[in-house]
Amino acid sequence: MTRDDLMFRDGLLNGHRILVTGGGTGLGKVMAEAFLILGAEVFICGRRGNVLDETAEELMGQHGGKMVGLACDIRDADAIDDMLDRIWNNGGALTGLVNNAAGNFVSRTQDLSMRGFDAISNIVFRGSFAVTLACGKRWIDQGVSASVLSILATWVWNGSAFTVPSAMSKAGINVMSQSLAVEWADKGIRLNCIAPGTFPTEGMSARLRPTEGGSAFRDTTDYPMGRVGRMPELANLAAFLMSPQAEYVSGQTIAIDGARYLATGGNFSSMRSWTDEQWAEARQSIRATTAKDKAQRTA
Ligand SMILES: CCCCCCCCCCC/C=C/C(=O)SCCNC(=O)CCNC(=O)[C@H](O)C(C)(C)COP(=O)(O)OP(=O)(O)OC[C@H]1O[C@@H](n2cnc3c(N)ncnc32)[C@H](O)[C@@H]1OP(=O)(O)O
Ligand SMILES: NC(=O)C1=CN([C@@H]2O[C@H](COP(=O)(O)OP(=O)(O)OC[C@H]3O[C@@H](n4cnc5c(N)ncnc54)[C@H](OP(=O)(O)O)[C@@H]3O)[C@@H](O)[C@H]2O)C=CC1
Repeated sequence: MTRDDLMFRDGLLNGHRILVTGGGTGLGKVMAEAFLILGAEVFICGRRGNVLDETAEELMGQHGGKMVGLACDIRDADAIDDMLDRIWNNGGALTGLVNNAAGNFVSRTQDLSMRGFDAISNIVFRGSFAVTLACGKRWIDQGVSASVLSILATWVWNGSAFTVPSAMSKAGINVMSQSLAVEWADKGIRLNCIAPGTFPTEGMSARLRPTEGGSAFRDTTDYPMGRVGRMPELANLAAFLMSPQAEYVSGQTIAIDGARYLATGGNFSSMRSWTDEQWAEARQSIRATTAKDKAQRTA
């Protein structure tokens, strides 16, 4: 991304300190980059320390500023507290949190074990709540105003066959955001959400279109705008919602999907025609991706 991709003035986020969970890759990386360009001090967390370090180095090399990678598994409440202690003790309070980290894979629901359900819900539902709660307690104790942005999916409105644990978890975070927007409004804490449509990333394609490799999302005939999302489009919306100029916006979930979910449902219902063999192949491919990523985890 370049400076020209962003619609905002220089220094929009000067003085802000923002944590992006899952900020080492994909959408999290692009939002972290936008916040850095706009002057924020940015913290990114994930379980693969090497991925975080590479991202922070790459983006500071391109844009200057300060980005810090912190290895942390958001399924672990103690690890979250340790991470927040490190942030708070080195420069003060966060002023923003982006709940972006997620796990997901396509599966027929009858093929899931409870461990499979937990693998996703413990990241998306429990993990996002845990980080929000840990930050919220500190902000309220210290009288700090802050903004929380959660990255959902359009299926919070219409569900999604074959990604049921993700759909349930994202819907839960949607309701968390609406609820806390009211409960914490007088504390100066805002909560909003973005529901992106398709923004192709390695992490998503490998788990949601596992058998198509690089060709996933090349066919955009059923996309109303004839294309998928562009990363800077998401980054601009995130920067707007995180900026102090959006102070009166709270409790909202904004779709950015080129009107696709209104046209097609924006989910995986077309996989109803998959055969047992296709599901077996998908599962094998997803497991291989997870194994490769697991080998790099340091948290
Ligand atoms: C048709 C066109 C439609 C286009 C629509 C486009 C719209 C796009 C909208 C997208 C919205 C959301 C996207 C995303 O969230 S993308 C994010 C993807 N990124 C990641 O997932 C990164 C992190 N992922 C992971 O950490 C792992 O993938 C995982 C989530 C699996 C967690 O890893 P963990 O190490 O905890 O998991 P284990 O390997 O130990 O497994 C735990 C149990 O889960 C079971 N499992 C694993 N894979 C499968 C599978 N494919 N099917 C069924 N079950 C699975 C595994 O067997 C374990 O259970 P058991 O011990 O009981 O066997
Ligand atoms: N790409 C798309 O089209 C869409 C994406 N989304 C949402 O956007 C967000 C980003 O997805 P995307 O960029 O595509 O996928 P990625 O796989 O690139 O991003 C997921 C990130 O979350 C991190 N993460 C996963 N589990 C944990 C954990 N337990 N603790 C800390 N970090 C964790 C991963 O790092 P690590 O494995 O190192 O921990 C990774 O950096 C997700 O919330 C996703 O649901 C929503 C709609 C569409």
